Amino acid sequence: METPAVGMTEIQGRGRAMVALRPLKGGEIVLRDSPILLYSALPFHSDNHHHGSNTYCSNCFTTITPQSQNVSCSSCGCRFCTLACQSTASATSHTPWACQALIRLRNYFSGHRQPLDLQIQARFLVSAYNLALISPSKFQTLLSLQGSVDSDSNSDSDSNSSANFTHSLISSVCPPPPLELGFDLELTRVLLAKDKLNAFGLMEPFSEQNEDRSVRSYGIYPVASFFNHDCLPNACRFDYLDAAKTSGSSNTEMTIRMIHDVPQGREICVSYFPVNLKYPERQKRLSDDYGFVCDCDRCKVEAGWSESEEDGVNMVHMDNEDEGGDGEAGMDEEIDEQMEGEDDVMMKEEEEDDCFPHAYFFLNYMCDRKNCWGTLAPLAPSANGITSGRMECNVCGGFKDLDQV
Ligand SMILES: C[S@@+](CC[C@H](N)C(=O)[O-])C[C@H]1O[C@@H](n2cnc3c(N)ncnc32)[C@H](O)[C@@H]1O
Repeated sequence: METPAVGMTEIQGRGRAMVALRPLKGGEIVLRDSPILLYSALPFHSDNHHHGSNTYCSNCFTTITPQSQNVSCSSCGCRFCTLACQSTASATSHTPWACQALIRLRNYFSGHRQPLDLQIQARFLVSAYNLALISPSKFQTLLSLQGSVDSDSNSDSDSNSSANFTHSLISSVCPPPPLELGFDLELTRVLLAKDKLNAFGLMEPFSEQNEDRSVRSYGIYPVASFFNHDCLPNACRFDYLDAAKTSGSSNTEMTIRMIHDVPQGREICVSYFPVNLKYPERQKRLSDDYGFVCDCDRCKVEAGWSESEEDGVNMVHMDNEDEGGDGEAGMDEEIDEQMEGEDDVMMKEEEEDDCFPHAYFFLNYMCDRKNCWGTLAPLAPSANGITSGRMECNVCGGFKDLDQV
């Protein structure tokens, strides 16, 4: 049997991490993971918020099209893509308690306007407490993910006050039935901390016209949650919520795919947000949302940059766009060898040219379609290791041949 591609380990200062258990090829799928819970990112009431006009299945979050079956819950009106999805939901994500909770929260929020993040927190808590009802073992998995509450610290008072608000709302409007682990403010705070560090945003369908694509749902993926962040990642995630459903595969499965080759033992990291963000914004998001200071190779280089240098690096990408992505393919082989080489080789390159890792990454792995900012990864190699030379974007879903990049 083939050695698994990745395994979990502990790395000092980074917690649990995923590392390559053997040399990995660009395009290799190193993980397929199914969510333990999914919840809608849409507000209970829709004015004042930018969201597309799409409707999504309340169970699997695929887009409901005019051709979809017209299936909705007779109590709350939630829509489903098929009768089969509704039937799955009634035993899992849409139990009678979850259905009643959503009705009561919708009534509450239509009379009391509250910010979107509080509405989404309430949706998450309904999903999480519903998970405790239907699958105590998956609920334990949720509790085993990173994220805790520091009871001595007052520094995160915003999180505390929103947890107090959503907990008392659920307690008064839709308390869950008795749970093995109980239902109290401490547990709510812990759950919200897990959600903050581990939820993946699953985006609305891509459109070049839409600069501000919103999240359609959030998902907790138990194994994908062990990937740490790097601002120049060597892997990226793909989701296919709108893919046609086939037997044996689920549209809610997430895959993590290698962007380029890496040697055995190397940590595999994804980026927690689009890679085009500038250094100050990346640092702020990582510190505010994930509680750490990033000192990856890219951040080390960019820490000393002036604003014009930051703008310059974005120009590398714009230049590529102007050229229609042509003309740089000759760099690939030479640089691939460098990327696979030892870290000290990389360091020498960086000393010679601070722009090296960025220029390389932006030219080869960033999608240049308008308003996309997705990451390109090669398609998975065939069983005998042959690569097709095609790259797929994890945001717009577009394809490019390597010699176009
Ligand atoms: C989704 S979890 C990743 C897995 C996590 N390390 C664990 O032990 O479960 C996100 C958390 O991992 C840690 N982390 C992720 N990337 C990191 C990095 N580049 N440096 C340090 N810590 C990181 C942070 O604590 C962050 O809040």
